[in-house]
Amino acid sequence: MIAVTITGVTGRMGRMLARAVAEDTRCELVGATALPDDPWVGKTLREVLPETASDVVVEAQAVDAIARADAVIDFTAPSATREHASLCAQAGATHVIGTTGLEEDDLAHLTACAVHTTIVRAGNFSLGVNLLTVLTRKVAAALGEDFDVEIIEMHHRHKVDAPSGTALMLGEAAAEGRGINLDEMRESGRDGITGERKRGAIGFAALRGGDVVGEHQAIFAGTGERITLGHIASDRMLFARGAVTAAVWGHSQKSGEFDMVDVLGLS
Ligand SMILES: NC(=O)C1=CN([C@@H]2O[C@H](COP(=O)(O)OP(=O)(O)OC[C@H]3O[C@@H](n4cnc5c(N)ncnc54)[C@H](OP(=O)(O)O)[C@@H]3O)[C@@H](O)[C@H]2O)C=CC1
Ligand SMILES: O=C(O)C1=N[C@H](C(=O)O)C[C@H](O)C1
Repeated sequence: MIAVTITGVTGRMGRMLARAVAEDTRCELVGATALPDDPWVGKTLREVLPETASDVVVEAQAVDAIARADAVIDFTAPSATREHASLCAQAGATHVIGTTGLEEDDLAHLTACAVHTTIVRAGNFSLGVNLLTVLTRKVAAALGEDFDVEIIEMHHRHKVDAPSGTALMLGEAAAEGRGINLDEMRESGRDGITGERKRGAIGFAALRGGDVVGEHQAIFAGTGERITLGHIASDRMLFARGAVTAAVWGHSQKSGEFDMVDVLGLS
């Protein structure tokens, strides 16, 4: 059984993760963190999330909560994830990262931390989306530039980053399939007189509204025909259970950076 700490336990995903760890016999919850001014700090999880039946006390000191963990599951925000990565590297704890919106320098920091510990990072921890990335890579490789690739995503009104981590995973998969660099061919947020579409571009469109958990499509638009690969998530527990599986898997690996395709053995 592995000891797990959840950072950002008060968040939409943090609450799901507390439930997912509590219901999984492969792990034991040993820590849960929140920001210092959060009303949950100092309370037991049992008080705020009765279904967890956990006497873990929510704390503001991530350093302590991470020091007693074999694995840390972190769905927070980029600046917090950077700090948690340093603490996981110091403690030798496996770091499972679901946080999206990470920039180049954040990713470089994670790579440096992964010299000391195991990092499993994914923009989406569901089986369906990770399978979709494998399919997207294959379809992009088979079709070539005569088919325009557009990635569409829709999420709830509270989401703060765009394109979503999943959309970027799909875009990367399409770019890999074509043997091109996504950063050089990416087109996001078209508006106004944009000019004609650049041949070979990979486009992104982000919709926000309501309580949508997460919907993605990879569209291959050719002349006279169009292929659409898609995924709809309707329950956040999907991501939470996937992240718990990643923590258990990551704990048995050597240091380095991995993703959910590695965990699921889909590569
Ligand atoms: N990879 C995947 O499968 C999935 C990834 N995500 C990603 O996970 C992230 C979180 O999403 P979601 O749960 O919806 O967002 P929320 O805003 O609901 O949750 C984030 C939580 O982290 C807390 N937090 C921020 N900084 C710290 C810190 N330093 N220490 C402790 N807690 C902190 C926030 O506190 P406060 O509210 O007080 O600021 C908040 O409670 C996003 O990046 C999202 O895109 C989401 C779903 C699936
Ligand atoms: O913020 C969310 O909610 C989600 N974020 C992830 C992303 O950015 O792709 C995964 C999921 O779609 C939900």
